[in-house]
Amino acid sequence: MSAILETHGLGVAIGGVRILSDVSLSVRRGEIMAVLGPNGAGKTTLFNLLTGLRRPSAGRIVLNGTDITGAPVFRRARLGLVRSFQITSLFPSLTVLENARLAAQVHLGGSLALWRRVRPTDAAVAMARAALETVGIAEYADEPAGSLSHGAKRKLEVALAIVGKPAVLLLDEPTAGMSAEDVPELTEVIRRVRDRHGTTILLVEHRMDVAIGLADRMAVMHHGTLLACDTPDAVMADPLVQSAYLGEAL
Ligand SMILES: Nc1ncnc2c1ncn2[C@@H]1O[C@H](COP(=O)(O)OP(=O)(O)OP(=O)(O)O)[C@@H](O)[C@H]1O
Repeated sequence: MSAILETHGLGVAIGGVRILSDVSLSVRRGEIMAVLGPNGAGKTTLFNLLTGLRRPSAGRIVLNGTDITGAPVFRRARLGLVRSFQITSLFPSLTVLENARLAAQVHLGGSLALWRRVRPTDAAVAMARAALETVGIAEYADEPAGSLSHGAKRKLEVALAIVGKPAVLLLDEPTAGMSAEDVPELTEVIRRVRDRHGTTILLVEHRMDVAIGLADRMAVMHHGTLLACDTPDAVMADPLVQSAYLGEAL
């Protein structure tokens, strides 16, 4: 399988302190990869580099053969790399469908200028409905987004991100704040997105059990470096990973 997203020697230093060092990662087309690691390992920093919220001090990021190291967020999105929206970016008083339709409108090149009335297009509505169906919340299309349960809101976040069928979807702790019984449904949604659209999915995940059940491969970070990147079985058997999680000196 070929790589769709690669990092080469990524590093970040803040005030002379290295918080990420020499991270070289290769995400294969169509795989689900989970990024794990103890607190402070550098997961969020890596995620922010990939999404374009932070610039690296060293190294390169390549998407589908194009260097996107310094590319702004919107250009990455145009090239097919999209991160999930956060619940806080939903419009609670608009319906679920309207939220998804606005995301589709933006993808189609429209404006999200709320002071102007954005004319719904058939294409945007069709894209929105398809995304809601994929994540399994089509039945709530006409409900205000604010009235959804926490679990359904997380699904809506995913729907907003996939309206344009991105090549690569980045999910930042998709199960954060979810009750244990809601987690399997969301992981099923994530798997469905990959299976239906061939989307490559990279997610930061705290829950080891979720990562093991969902990911084709897991990348484990520790002290700002990439410790291991392999199948869940191989990673779990890796003594370096075991000692990182047990907090032993490396
Ligand atoms: N802006 C910053 N200034 C200084 N140090 C920072 C900054 N951002 C992150 N760090 C440090 O870099 C390290 C990695 O942080 P990061 O948030 O990427 O880790 P993480 O793996 O996402 O942790 P968590 O699981 O706790 O969210 C931590 O030691 C953190 O304190």
